[in-house]
Amino acid sequence: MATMEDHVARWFDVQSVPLSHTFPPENRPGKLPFPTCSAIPIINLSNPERLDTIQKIIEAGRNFGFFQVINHGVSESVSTEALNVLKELFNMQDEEISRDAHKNGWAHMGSTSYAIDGIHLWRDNIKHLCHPLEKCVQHWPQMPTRYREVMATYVQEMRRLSFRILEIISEGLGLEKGYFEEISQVQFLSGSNYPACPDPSVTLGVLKHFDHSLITILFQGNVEGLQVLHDDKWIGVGVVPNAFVVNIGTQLEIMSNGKLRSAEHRAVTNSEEDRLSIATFINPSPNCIIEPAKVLINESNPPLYDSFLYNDFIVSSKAFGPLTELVQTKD
Ligand SMILES: O=C(O)CCC(=O)C(=O)O
Ligand SMILES: [Fe+2]
Repeated sequence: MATMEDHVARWFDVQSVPLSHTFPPENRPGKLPFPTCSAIPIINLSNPERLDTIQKIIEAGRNFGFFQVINHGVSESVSTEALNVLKELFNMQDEEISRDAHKNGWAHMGSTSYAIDGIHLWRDNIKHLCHPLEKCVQHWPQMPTRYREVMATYVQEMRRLSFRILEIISEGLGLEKGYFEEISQVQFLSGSNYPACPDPSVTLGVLKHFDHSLITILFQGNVEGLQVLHDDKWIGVGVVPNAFVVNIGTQLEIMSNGKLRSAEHRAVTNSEEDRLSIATFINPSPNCIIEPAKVLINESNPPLYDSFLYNDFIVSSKAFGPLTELVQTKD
């Protein structure tokens, strides 16, 4: 058991939000809490009516860019253990984490990385590649000792679930079986810890952004904080026990020729409790040409997007900023 003497102050052990974490008014989330939205669809993946599931997922992708899945076949212990081991990791000292990150080549962003003009996000974050697992796992955190084993199980389950959902989407769009699988050989993980914050109205856990993936699956435990921009309003994604939040990435929006939409989202903090989340992204391979699927294009449905090489987009748009090499091109 840790005693008071063991306690070393961390960047978030403060009574008020320091200027270094106070966003300018235009970036602040403003008055909280936000209404959580019961409109974001909750989809039962064990529904025996497959056509019904397909229709609901396509509709959710078109209207919100977000949905939640339940009865997905991933055992609750897999995701809660993953959150637990992430919590253990972030309970370690910053220097210990950074040393390991530096040695093994994963990214650790804590109170030292800027979100905008010298202002920090209210979070600690880890990022690493996940596929192919045998090549990646040796670069993952060494501590906590069970991190590799627990996360390996988690990311494999997420990969399986991602492709299950992508298969449903591909069927719904009328694409050939396996359309997405062969072009999306990149998977990476982003784990975040958003400590309880003395004033959530001036901070953000994550700035508003699109995911430049095909699909993202997020586990947010039982603490809310994710918000989605819908009809120009921020809405909170409510906690549904043992559910995963799924969102359509910009690359899937393009491949679907706009039949599915990617939505901007962000994470806010709260003053009561720490929030942890794990996002896993399925990305196109860097050498993949991104364009609307040919079968969706005809005279009455012209392509709404130009084609491009995924890697060119990532490099020119700085989609992953300084992490580009880590999350996209290293194997
Ligand atoms: O933690 C969250 O709720 C959101 C994280 C997120 O959007 C991301 O990592 O891309
Ligand atoms: Fe995101």
